[in-house]
Amino acid sequence: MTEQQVNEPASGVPTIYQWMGGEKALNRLTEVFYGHVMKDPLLAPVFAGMDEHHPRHVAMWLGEVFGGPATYSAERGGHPHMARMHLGRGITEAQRRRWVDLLQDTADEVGLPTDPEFRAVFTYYIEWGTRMALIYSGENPPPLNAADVPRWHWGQTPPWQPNG
Ligand code: HEM
Repeated sequence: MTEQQVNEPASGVPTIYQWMGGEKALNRLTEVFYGHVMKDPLLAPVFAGMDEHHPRHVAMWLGEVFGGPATYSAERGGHPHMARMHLGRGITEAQRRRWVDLLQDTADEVGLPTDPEFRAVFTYYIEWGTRMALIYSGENPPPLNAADVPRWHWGQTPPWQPNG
């Protein structure tokens, strides 16, 4: 499946993945982000046993969510594997919020686009995704195979492009 076949409306509007800089930008985002996570007093204990490839795996996941290639589904076991990785971790609301704040700060730091449309849709997914991670990490998680990898679209806020 090519990038073009995934999540790109016929109008030629770029995918969120393309707009944010694709694989290179996502890898940079997660590399820098987990560097901060490992130094954060609230989050470091949660990630103490983190796989060294974790940043790349999360970049892969985010790429698929934002309309890039479905590599996470093909190579990492898709939604069931991602959800399983959060089981039993008992993530607290304070930890979730810190994860969100650090990721948003890192988005600025690595220079992700700052246009309102992109940041709105980015924040929409991150807010939802972290709340889902918390639910999976708690008591009575939903079934692991209840959903596929979600696919995020621009929704109400497609990117503004001159002459678009
Ligand atoms: C949008 C929100 C989130 C996304 C997209 C996400 C994504 C992922 C993915 C894809 C994995 C599995 C990586 C693999 O294939 O091995 C994973 C594992 C993990 N996640 Fe999340 N996650 C989110 C939120 C959180 C939050 C809020 C926490 C805790 C505060 C958390 C803690 C962890 C931990 C500890 C692991 C296991 C890491 C390892 O040992 O390698 N996640 N996450």
